Amino acid sequence: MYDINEWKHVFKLDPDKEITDEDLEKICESGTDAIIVGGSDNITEDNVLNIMSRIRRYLIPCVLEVSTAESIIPGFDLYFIPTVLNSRSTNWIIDLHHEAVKEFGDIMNWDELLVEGYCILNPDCKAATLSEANADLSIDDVVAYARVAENMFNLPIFYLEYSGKLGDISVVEKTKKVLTNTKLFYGGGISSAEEAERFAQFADVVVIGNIIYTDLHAALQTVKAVK
Ligand SMILES: CC(C)=CCC/C(C)=C/CC/C(C)=C/CC/C(C)=C/CC/C(C)=C/CC/C(C)=C/CC/C(C)=C/COP(=O)(O)OP(=O)(O)O
Ligand SMILES: O=P(O)(O)OC[C@@H](O)CO
Ligand SMILES: [Mg+2]
Repeated sequence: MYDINEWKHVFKLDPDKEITDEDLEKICESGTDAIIVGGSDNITEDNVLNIMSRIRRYLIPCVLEVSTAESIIPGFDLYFIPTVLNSRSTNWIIDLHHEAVKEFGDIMNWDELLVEGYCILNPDCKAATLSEANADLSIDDVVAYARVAENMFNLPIFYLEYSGKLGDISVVEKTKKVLTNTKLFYGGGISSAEEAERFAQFADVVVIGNIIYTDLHAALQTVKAVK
């Protein structure tokens, strides 16, 4: 299923974290809609290639969420390109993208590429620090970013990112109300089936990350709670 419009649940695997073959098989055969490969620390060509080739044993759609231009490799079904809408620096909104397109422009298949409008709301997560995000936002600010993503930039994905911390469900609910075509991804701190179900009421797609590495059983339970 390579159409994100059909997705409800995805797992995000961090190339910098260890996962056994047995656990990876459970993740890939869990019934989730796709696997995103991504992280913010120590993402290299080697560790991306390693996890991609292991996921490739299964039929599941496999997406690279690009966090550094150096770790982009061929072989994924799709490439998600984050742009941090609430960054204080143009670097993470447009500059790195401009540089990467300058380098890869001639060999890019634009049909494989989807831009994610990130709004990072946990000020303490690595992605917030790295991308100099202004996470001190009101609900109205977040809703305005969502409207910019859909109505001005026509982005396929608006991503509410609370990485490492469970977010505010009312922000997700209000954000969903202003989006029609742009898909709302929610990620951050989901650690049980109940939480996954609650956030999936409003988010089009829930993203499950860290809990894979600390409580695989709970991570697997989130799939049937959402789908
Ligand atoms: C050869 C080939 C296959 C060519 C393909 C062409 C292609 C796909 C070209 C891409 C062109 C392009 C425009 C690239 C963009 C380049 C780039 C570096 C953009 C910047 C991305 C960005 C804004 C990164 C900032 C950090 C961020 C938002 C990362 C997203 C992932 C994320 C939030 C992970 C969570 O991190 P984690 O480590 O899990 O955090 P915790 O510790 O809190 O858990
Ligand atoms: O790791 P967690 O906190 O589940 O967050 C998932 C994802 O949004 C991280 O980019
Ligand atoms: Mg993580």
